[in-house]
Amino acid sequence: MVRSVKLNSGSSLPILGMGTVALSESQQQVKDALLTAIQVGYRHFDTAMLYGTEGALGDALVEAFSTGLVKREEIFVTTKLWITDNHPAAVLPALRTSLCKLKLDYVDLYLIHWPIAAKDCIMTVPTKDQILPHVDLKGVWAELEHCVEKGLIKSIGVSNFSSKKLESLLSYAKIPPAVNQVEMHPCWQQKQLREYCKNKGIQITAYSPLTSPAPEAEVYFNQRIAVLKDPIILAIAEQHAKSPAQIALRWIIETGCIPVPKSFNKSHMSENLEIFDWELTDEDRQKISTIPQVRGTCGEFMVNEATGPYRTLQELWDDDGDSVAS
Ligand SMILES: NC(=O)C1=CN([C@@H]2O[C@H](COP(=O)(O)OP(=O)(O)OC[C@H]3O[C@@H](n4cnc5c(N)ncnc54)[C@H](OP(=O)(O)O)[C@@H]3O)[C@@H](O)[C@H]2O)C=CC1
Ligand SMILES: O=C[C@H](O)[C@@H](O)[C@@H](O)[C@H](O)C(=O)O
Repeated sequence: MVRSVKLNSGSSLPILGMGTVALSESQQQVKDALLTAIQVGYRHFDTAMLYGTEGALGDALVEAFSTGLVKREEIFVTTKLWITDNHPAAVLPALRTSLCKLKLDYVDLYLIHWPIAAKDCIMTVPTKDQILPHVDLKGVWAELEHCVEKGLIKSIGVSNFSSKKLESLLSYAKIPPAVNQVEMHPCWQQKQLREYCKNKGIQITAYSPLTSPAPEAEVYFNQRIAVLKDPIILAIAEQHAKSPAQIALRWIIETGCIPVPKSFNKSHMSENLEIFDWELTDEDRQKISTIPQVRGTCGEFMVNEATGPYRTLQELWDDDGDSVAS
């Protein structure tokens, strides 16, 4: 059983989750894989309207509940408000659509996917002309708080937010964000943001924890970054007789962050779960701290040089991180 941490909302979040970005798998394959994930022990699932996997996750959950494999209260489901719905009036309808696909009465965690609003890019990243110059995060957050009061969401949070954007959110939030989901792995360690979130009681969940190695992921992830091929990670893996994926995931857990690796392959799923009964050494951690830092999700899709709201990558990320984006 994967241990959980208590969020500032009072909910318990298992410290390893399952990602659900499906780059080549059919809905049936996703459903079957997610059912297998529940069977091998996953209890925390990360989806989003953008991924098109809420329906398959819902189907897997219906089957898992009806066969008695797990109960609703044993499962933690995260989904995300896409940028086309990042307006106060669109929050409740978007949440209801996600709940309908998930076949759930409530989600455990609902995240603002990106700190931008856009039009016409329902299931894709935006083109420059689709990015709207303003985003009403204050109004959106108030709507999310109403959805918590209505019992439709247990915890609310954000994704791809810098410490500066979190600081602004905290200035008006009645319910503070429980989670900030960001890219995080040994090649992009997020030291500054981790420190900030720890001080504010915000849990970081780590996306693309294996640096998204599938070639099809090149549409959103810089394929020159490869934690599974990093010489320092490979050497540590050999010393511990573990896989490079296990070293990367173990390192994330030891920082207090929660990785959500995606795998629809049963042996990878099990391998990724076997990270709880051994530790890295101080020497391993020191070596990992020397790995060159490069962002994989650059965020260039979310920047509009002419209109904003972020005219540069620096305005999007506010200089959080350990190196320049590449
Ligand atoms: N909030 C946001 O903006 C974002 C959130 N996310 C979330 O984070 C999740 C994880 O990130 P993602 O980008 O999918 O990439 P990951 O870093 O999780 O990598 C997934 C890839 O790694 C492979 N893999 C998994 N386990 C192993 C292993 N033990 N050994 C070798 N290969 C392995 C998988 O293949 P296989 O299936 O064959 O095992 C898959 O191709 C997403 O699915 C999504 O839920 C991701 C990006 C952005
Ligand atoms: O930078 C843009 C990326 O494509 C982005 O839209 C995705 O990485 C998305 O956030 C996700 O959750 O998978």
